[in-house]
Amino acid sequence: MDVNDITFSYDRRIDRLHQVNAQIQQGKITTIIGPNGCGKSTLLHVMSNNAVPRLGQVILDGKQVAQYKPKELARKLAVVHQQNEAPADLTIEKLVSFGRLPHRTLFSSSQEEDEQAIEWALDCTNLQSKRFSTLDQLSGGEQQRVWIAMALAQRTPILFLDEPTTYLDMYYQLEIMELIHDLNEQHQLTIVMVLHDINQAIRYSHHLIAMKAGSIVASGLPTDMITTDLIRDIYGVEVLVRRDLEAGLHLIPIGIGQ
Ligand SMILES: Nc1ncnc2c1ncn2[C@@H]1O[C@H](COP(=O)(O)OP(=O)(O)OP(=O)(O)O)[C@@H](O)[C@H]1O
Repeated sequence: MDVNDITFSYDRRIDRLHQVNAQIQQGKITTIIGPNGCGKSTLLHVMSNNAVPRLGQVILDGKQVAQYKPKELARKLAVVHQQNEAPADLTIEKLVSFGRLPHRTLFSSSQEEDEQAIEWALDCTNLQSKRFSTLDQLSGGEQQRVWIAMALAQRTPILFLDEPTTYLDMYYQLEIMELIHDLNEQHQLTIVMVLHDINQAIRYSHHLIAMKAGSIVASGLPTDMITTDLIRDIYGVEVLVRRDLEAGLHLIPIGIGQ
């Protein structure tokens, strides 16, 4: 996927993305980082054709995302949004089956393929034992896995995740990150996500995109890109950058800048 010179405004007055250029590498995990309000979710919206840019184009497999029919795009790219809502009385199996909607047409609906995709999504997310539960019977970590399962049932080669670990405790955060890692490594999914935890972004990403005030200020390999200067510039936070055998490259925040 190529993001070419994207400028975007919600209200035609203030641009929230300014000439953004990025390349999403197939089969890799790309993570967008940056402070609150810098445009990370907006960029995901534009990349998934949920929002139409004022200028520029997003190209997927040689075609502008804006030119795809909705179902056609939904067979290429699935999105797990930051906030999700669903009727509390639906079973997990039913919710996950909604991920199959883009594959259903008037003339062809392979029930076997649908069932296989739903089983695969439940297996990957370790939700088989919860398939007949309802959403309100699940913990926050399990609920997050349901949204990921719904997206996986779409059987797309590309998965977008907007802050997939928000509100989760340390255990469930790592569980989601390990799931994302496995989906990439075992099933070759191309992943684009937004994360606030820079140490998780460093550890689980092949490629980072750092944003500030609607622009990309740096991108590249985590080990090349993460410096005290970059973190001070985008977050206004002083950090120590450390590297050791067990933890690899990691940051220790020590205070906020003056
Ligand atoms: N629907 C909207 N209408 C108008 N302005 C919006 C809308 N959504 C976001 N914005 C504005 O666009 C800018 C970028 O918001 P965005 O949600 O993309 O930031 P973000 O980096 O994802 O933030 P966060 O880390 O807090 O989720 C912000 O100034 C925000 O107030």
